[in-house]
Amino acid sequence: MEGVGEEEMEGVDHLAHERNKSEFDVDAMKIVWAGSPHAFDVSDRISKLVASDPGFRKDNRSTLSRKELFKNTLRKAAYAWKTIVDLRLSEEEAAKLRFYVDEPAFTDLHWGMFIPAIKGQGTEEQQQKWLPLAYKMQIIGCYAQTELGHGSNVQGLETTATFDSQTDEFIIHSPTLTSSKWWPGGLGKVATHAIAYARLIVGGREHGVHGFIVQLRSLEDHSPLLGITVGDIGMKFGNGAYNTMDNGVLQFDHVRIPRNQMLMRVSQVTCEGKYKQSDVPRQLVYGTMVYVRQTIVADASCALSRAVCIATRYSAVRRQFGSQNGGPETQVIDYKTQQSRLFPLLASAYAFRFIGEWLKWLYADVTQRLQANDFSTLPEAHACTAGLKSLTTTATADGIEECRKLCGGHGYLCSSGLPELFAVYVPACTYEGDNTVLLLQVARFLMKTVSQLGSRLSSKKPVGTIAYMTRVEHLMQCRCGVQRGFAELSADLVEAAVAHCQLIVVSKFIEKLQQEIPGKGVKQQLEVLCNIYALFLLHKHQGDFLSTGCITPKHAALANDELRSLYSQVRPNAIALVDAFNYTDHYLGSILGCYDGNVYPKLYEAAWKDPLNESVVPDGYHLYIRPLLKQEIRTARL
Ligand SMILES: CCCCC/C=C\C/C=C\C/C=C\CCCCC(=O)SCCNC(=O)CCNC(=O)[C@H](O)C(C)(C)COP(=O)(O)OP(=O)(O)OC[C@H]1O[C@@H](n2cnc3c(N)ncnc32)[C@H](O)[C@@H]1OP(=O)(O)O
Ligand SMILES: Cc1cc2nc3c(=O)[nH]c(=O)nc-3n(C[C@H](O)[C@H](O)[C@H](O)COP(=O)(O)OP(=O)(O)OC[C@H]3O[C@@H](n4cnc5c(N)ncnc54)[C@H](O)[C@@H]3O)c2cc1C
Repeated sequence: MEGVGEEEMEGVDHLAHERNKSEFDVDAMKIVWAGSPHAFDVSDRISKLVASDPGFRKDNRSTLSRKELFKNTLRKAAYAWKTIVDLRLSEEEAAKLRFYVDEPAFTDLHWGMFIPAIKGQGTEEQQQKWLPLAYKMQIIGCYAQTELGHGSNVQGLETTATFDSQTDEFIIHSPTLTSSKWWPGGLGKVATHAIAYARLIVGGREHGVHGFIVQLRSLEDHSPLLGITVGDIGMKFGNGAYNTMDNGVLQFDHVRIPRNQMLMRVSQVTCEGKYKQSDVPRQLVYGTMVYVRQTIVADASCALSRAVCIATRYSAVRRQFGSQNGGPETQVIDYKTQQSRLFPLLASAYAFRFIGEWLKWLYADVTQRLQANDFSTLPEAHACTAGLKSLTTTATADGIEECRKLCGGHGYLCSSGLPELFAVYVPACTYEGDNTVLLLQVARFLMKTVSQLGSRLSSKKPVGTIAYMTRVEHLMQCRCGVQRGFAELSADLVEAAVAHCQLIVVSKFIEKLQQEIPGKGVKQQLEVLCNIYALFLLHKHQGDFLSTGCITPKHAALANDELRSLYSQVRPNAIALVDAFNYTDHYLGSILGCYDGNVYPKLYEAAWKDPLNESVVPDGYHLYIRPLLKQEIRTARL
């Protein structure tokens, strides 16, 4: 191309020199990141399928109005479903396809909550009736729990479900404005059915919150059924972002449903109007939330790794200052400050990947035990899913914002992919349980555990985590020893809860490294990342660790020295470590993070595609600017 230097030519891998530095087998690391050779194959194949299909284009989202954006999301969801059916994709492949389409949509809640709720809280008979309809998408469901007046406090929900023994029905009703269902994804414009959570009233007696399957819209013309008022709650944070989702508002006006539409695995109401509580913990009603929290932890590693991939590749491309005798300026990835901000996030992405794998195992284990009426690990499963959801989503949201800042001004462009990633991701700190409320649950679990086990919370941790374990025990002892109420100490107890969750992440990373990990240099790289994760947190919270006495100020200084050394070990492998995520440019949606590193020409080209550049003289010039310039000040027509 005329006047285009080698450094700007398309088709050249501008990061080849970085990739050649790698000291490990990247393909083997791709398998580790994916979880298995099979998982890698599915992920690789489906991500490329989506990336190569113009029907899944997403680079124009920021220029669409809310209605155009939403209609485009419906088109994509329908197109995705057609692709799944036409290609006869498996459930695993279909889930991957929805993941790589990468657009918050009603399908997230249909597949991510409506179906799991029926599977987890429905009887066999109810599953046999409703799941086939849901799997074929002949009904579209949402999870309607939160209300205008209550979200965290589930037992404070006001919607009522009153049993009418005359007609063998429940009457679902919204008695107050604050009992309006508010927030459920997919509810506003699409869902035909909801799992609605309501206070069960039988024979004038209340029995707490239960789930009910309620049809909202006609399957003929999609109009709301009698007694149903439903709509969207309006624009949310960011422009495109989560506005592809119709989070809705719903009011019931004495809506009648058959008795067999109360989810009855945990408790039942007989046709005679007798309430029966199975001999299972009532908290199983919360089971869907536990399931989603563990998926959200896995999703945190995906979101954080996307941001880290963008920031790492761009940090290797960007040069600023440091030119010697007219030579190239310094790559910003070589600055120790850039490394000290970026590499702990890279380590966290891998740490969250592995804790997500472990949590998936823990959830499967507790589910299997529940089927045998073994509830012994339910409290720990609740505490772990709640605490790790809180820890990983907070760290990921903060990490995505830090990655934006690591990219300087260009990180603030929509074409960097980072503003949208942040806007879509950040509600994860709130949905599925406000992160502070969830940490309070962990604190409560720790208080009970300490009172039952005495000081030692658990001896089942790898040796390398002694400092972390001692930190948690110290924090708990400082709090439990004080004769003041839980509420008074809750802010301190939340810190102990965070420390407990960090202990779990570090110990599971260490356990992961005790497994057989194939591939040249792969385990060594993971050991470096594990040490970075553990030492970074020790450095960040060194006050806690010093106060336990199990490390000294000299240890803290040595840990900091070791961190710098570890960053130097990561540096030559940084690009390869993010290549191992195996993200397509389509999925990353980022010019700064593009695989070939050819950033500047792409940035420049993208700018001219903005609608504002359709004319060289902007609309409004003649009406507003020209008079200004010509000092013909007159009242501008609105
Ligand atoms: C767009 C891309 C997204 C990608 C995400 C990827 C995948 C995920 C798929 C879909 C997600 C997509 C979009 C987001 C959807 C979000 C959907 C929602 O937000 S749904 C609504 C979520 N709402 C909540 O989480 C509410 C939080 N509140 C609660 O859970 C409870 O109110 C509570 C805080 C736990 C308090 O409950 P309660 O008052 O009933 O009980 P307590 O008195 O505190 O505790 C009593 C007892 O029970 C134990 N316990 C509490 N909860 C559980 C549980 N879940 N399981 C087991 N045990 C539980 C608790 O420990 C106490 O025990 P004890 O101390 O021994 O008495
Ligand atoms: C994008 C998005 C999607 C959602 N999708 C769904 C959905 O599909 N279905 C659904 O049912 N819901 C959904 N929700 C609702 C979500 O689950 C709730 O918003 C969430 O559970 C938080 O509850 P809340 O809004 O009542 O917050 P609140 O509890 O009102 O939180 C407000 C503040 O109060 C603090 N607080 C509350 N209680 C305590 C306490 N006991 N101690 C100390 N501090 C406390 C919190 O920490 C927070 O700082 C969604 C929300 C969002 C943002």
